[in-house]
Amino acid sequence: MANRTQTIEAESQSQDARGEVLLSVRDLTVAFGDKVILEDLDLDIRRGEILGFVGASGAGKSVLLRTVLGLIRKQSGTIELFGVDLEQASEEERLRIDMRLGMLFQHGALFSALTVLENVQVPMREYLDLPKQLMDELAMLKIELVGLPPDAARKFPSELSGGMIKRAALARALALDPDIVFLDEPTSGLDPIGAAEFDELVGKMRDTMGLTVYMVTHDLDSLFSVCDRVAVLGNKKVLVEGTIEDMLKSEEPWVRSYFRGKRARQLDLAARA
Ligand SMILES: Nc1ncnc2c1ncn2[C@@H]1O[C@H](COP(=O)(O)OP(=O)(O)OP(=O)(O)O)[C@@H](O)[C@H]1O
Repeated sequence: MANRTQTIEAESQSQDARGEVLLSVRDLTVAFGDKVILEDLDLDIRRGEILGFVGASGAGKSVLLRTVLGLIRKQSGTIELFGVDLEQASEEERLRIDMRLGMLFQHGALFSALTVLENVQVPMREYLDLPKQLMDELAMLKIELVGLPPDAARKFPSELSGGMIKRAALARALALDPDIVFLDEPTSGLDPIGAAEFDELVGKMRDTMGLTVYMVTHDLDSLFSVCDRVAVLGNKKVLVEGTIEDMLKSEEPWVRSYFRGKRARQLDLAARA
């Protein structure tokens, strides 16, 4: 009976945890000179969800991502990560927050002069002071976690396929066991099978590790197969957000043509089959 009660409590706690807002953006405005890119933008990400972020080319998806990561200065508004307003955070708080974020940049962006193992260890060297053997063991665990064979650890990026580079970059993003990973077009450049396998891997990490994922993507397959929620950027703000079903019902013109074009209809039919 005690076990049953504990299970119920654990379940309800995990449901609460799943609803917790990890990233909250309010009234965000970003401009370069007099060119306003984002204006009064609001966005939330909750623990354990995969949020797909889409929008026309040049709409500002990368600018938003880089602003959230503190790489671009905002004009106004607030960005809270794990309940801490980044503007108010002390240096120490900021460091602790940074350690809870993982990032996979567009095109993988591994260091070409470093092996996969050394690439995965870059965040560990930056933030932690660990003995070499422990770092090697931890990096090997991450390499295994993303489905790379152990011998990939000693290889250089130039010796890997596109899909393996993405996995290695994901292993590096996961090096410090982050709460949120930010993926910028993770499946671009992959063939459909490689892209589907990558999506499956990310979905598995959400399900097994409770990973929260912010994924900028143009890939309709990813949006249909793995994203729990979709946010659409347009007119300098989040135009529409919701499930893929909500996107399919939306009458907003860009959303309509993106999600109800011929390719999207085929994917929708396949998903329902
Ligand atoms: N450092 C910068 N200085 C000036 N303008 C910039 C800078 N970075 C981005 N921009 C401008 O901001 C706008 C949004 O760019 P961004 O790269 O965020 O678009 P995006 O939605 O990610 O596009 P894509 O889907 O093509 O990657 C563009 O007009 C771009 O020229």
